Amino acid sequence: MVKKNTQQNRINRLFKQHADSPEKIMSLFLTAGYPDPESTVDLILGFEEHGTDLVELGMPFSDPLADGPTIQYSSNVAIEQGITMSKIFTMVRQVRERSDIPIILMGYINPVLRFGIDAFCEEAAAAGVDGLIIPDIPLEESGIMADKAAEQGLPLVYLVAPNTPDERMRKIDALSEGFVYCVSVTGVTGAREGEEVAQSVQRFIDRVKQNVTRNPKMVGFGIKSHEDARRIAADMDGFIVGSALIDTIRESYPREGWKDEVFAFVHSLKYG
Ligand SMILES: O=P(O)(O)OC[C@@H](O)[C@@H](O)c1c[nH]c2ccccc12
Repeated sequence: MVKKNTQQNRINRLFKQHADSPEKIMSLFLTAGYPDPESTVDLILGFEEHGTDLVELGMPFSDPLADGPTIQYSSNVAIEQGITMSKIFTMVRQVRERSDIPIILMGYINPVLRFGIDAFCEEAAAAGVDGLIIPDIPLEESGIMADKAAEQGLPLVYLVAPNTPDERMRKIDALSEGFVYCVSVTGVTGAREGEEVAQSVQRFIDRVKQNVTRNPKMVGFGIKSHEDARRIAADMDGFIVGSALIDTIRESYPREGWKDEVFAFVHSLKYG
């Protein structure tokens, strides 16, 4: 097996560059093809211009079991507009013509299996994808994807959650590449009330700090403002925002200047 050098990967480079910086890395989750397929590339480029360090591009799926109503809705809109895996790869290629922002493809295993794991990893790497998050591959079955992803130099990022026991966290840290995705609350994606997030999260963060020691740590779920991010990501390398971004797009689209409204929100997430 010819293994590509993952140290050169854009995700690893990003975390290395940030290692001594007090600034948190901001990752945004966008459903590919939402609110329309024409906007995805411009949105990603604009996110970068407004302080985003990393993009999780969601591959819409009809049965997204970990997602709350906001992301489900965006997936349905994207599917109705004919988004496909090939179109997502084309979008990544188009971003790559103009930007080096790290891009992670995020989605469920089902559409990947349909496309074929080998073909999927090869096309993703060739298009300029930097990593993969497939939240519904059980750790015990990660082998079905891990070898091929490694061969293509694609880090596979795994998730830990408040209901993940310590020992399993350590195992996940050992298997994960790029970073570990720390899901701050048990349940589905989506913006929650700040109080609720704050109360449950600290114990979890403490356990993550003890058990995830090899990889950088990104925290997500329920973050909807710069203040949320500062509080929840204080001990983390960075934070991830999905639903609050999608909600902002949903509220502004297709008003004239809607992208500027979205970028203003992105800027405020990063800088307050
Ligand atoms: O939407 P939130 O609460 O801001 O959380 C990010 C999350 O949506 C994004 O990373 C994501 C989208 N789909 C997922 C499935 C599982 C885990 C995480 C995700």
